[in-house]
Amino acid sequence: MSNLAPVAVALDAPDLDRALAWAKAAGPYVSTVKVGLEVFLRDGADAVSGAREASGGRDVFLDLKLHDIPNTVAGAVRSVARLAPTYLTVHASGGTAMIRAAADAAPEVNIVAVTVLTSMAEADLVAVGLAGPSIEAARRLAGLAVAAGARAIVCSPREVAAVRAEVGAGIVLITPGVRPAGAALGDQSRVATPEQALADGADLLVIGRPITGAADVAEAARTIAAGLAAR
Ligand SMILES: O=c1ccn([C@@H]2O[C@H](COP(=O)(O)O)[C@@H](O)[C@H]2O)c(=O)[nH]1
Repeated sequence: MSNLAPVAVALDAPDLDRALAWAKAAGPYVSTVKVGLEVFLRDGADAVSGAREASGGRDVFLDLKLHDIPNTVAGAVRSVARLAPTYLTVHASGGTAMIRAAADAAPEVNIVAVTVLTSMAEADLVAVGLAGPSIEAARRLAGLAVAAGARAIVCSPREVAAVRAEVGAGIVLITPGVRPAGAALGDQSRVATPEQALADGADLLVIGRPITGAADVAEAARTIAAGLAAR
């Protein structure tokens, strides 16, 4: 059995060398490395292959949050499927046909539907006209996404128990917005600690700046992993 923590370290770095150094430092402790928009839009396929190699062969989570008409999203999924990510994100609010198109375009890739961004507070949902509260919106979008073929869901750790009740077992629940006690929130709003997120049913925790912003990235990853193992 793997002793790697169920953590995807978010490699949101200003250059590829930094992203790969973080992947190398955190790789011994985490199951997954996450390549997001900042790195992928600049470094493309090199970022995916480099993060995989530097981390010691960890799963790659390609967080592109695709959101377009179904035909365009299907094409985008086919374009990146050759990079063999374990997870690839789309926005659940793109709707049933878009998620279905993504899932059909590359059945070997786990399509992950992002429900309500963890940076959004309740007032932000009202402002964009998304019927809330966030916990209800996340439940609704998760149910729709799974029915359309998503195999995993991104939601706030505060909503993960409700989302689990909606989608049942067998769907991977991934929670960004994870902050060790006392860590800076930055732009995140709906957060919980790593331990609480797992206790509430998360399968994979996305953690970026609390690890990559540390003076010693390896030590930060090791400390979080040890805290989770000790639960
Ligand atoms: O709702 C979402 C969806 C994705 N993210 C991504 O997760 C990481 C979080 O990084 P931190 O530094 O730990 O805040 C980042 O790459 C986001 O793009 C999210 O935060 N919320």
